[in-house]
Amino acid sequence: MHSLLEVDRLSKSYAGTGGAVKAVQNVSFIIREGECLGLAGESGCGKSTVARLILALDRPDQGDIRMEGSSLFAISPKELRRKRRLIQAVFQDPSASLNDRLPVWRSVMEPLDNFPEETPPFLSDVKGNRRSTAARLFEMVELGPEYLDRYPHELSGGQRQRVAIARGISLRPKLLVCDETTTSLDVTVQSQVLRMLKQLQRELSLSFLFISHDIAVIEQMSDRIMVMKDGAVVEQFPKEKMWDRNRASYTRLLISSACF
Ligand SMILES: Nc1ncnc2c1ncn2[C@@H]1O[C@H](COP(=O)(O)OP(=O)(O)OP(=O)(O)O)[C@@H](O)[C@H]1O
Repeated sequence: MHSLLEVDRLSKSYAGTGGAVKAVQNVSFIIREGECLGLAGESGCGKSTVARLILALDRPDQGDIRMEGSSLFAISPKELRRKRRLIQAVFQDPSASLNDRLPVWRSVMEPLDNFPEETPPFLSDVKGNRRSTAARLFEMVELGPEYLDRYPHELSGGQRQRVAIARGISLRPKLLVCDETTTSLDVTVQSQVLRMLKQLQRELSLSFLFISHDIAVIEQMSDRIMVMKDGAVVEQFPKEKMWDRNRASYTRLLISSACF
């Protein structure tokens, strides 16, 4: 597998009341094409900061991020726009990407409205008809057309998250950053959404950066696992090595407090 994303010695601090907070310190990892890298660690360890840096929602103090070999900090604005399309995200709170005042199908169409030239092949036969395009995307996240005209508050948490995922895949990204995507859902809905994400990963050859404080969910989804603590990487290992006796004591602590 080729590497899709390379993160090299990334650091980011924020000004805090008691001095600078080192949110991310010297973090390096790669994500290969079609692979799911799980990022585990307790609240405040820097997981979302890593996500924000990759999504270019924030700028690192140091370090580099390369997508398909090109540094995101050394390319032209035009090329950056193209690369950014290849990385999409689904957050814990879907309201970050859904407009309360619009029927959900309109929010789903927003990325395609911004990048009309980027219609992916699985939407080519409905191109030109925005509503049919949205309906196709809904179908891919297992939502019927009866949900198209609902407003976000008229959907369940799981349905809202499916809509956010439909929006996330609409431009056929290569990498989907899932930051606590299923954390707020009850266990049954969570397992349905996780199964659907796995299916989408196969169908669209997606890579995932799958972020969760719950290492049991991470284990279910990932090919490889990276554990963070206090802004730094504790260790990285293939999923099947999670139960090895030589795992770091912090990783073992996360495992022992999870429900498998
Ligand atoms: N904009 C900001 N300003 C100041 N401090 C911040 C900012 N964003 C994050 N931090 C701090 O950086 C550290 C890492 O935060 P981050 O949100 O990345 O952790 P996390 O592992 O994603 O936690 P959670 O799972 O609770 O979201 C925390 O100490 C947090 O308080």
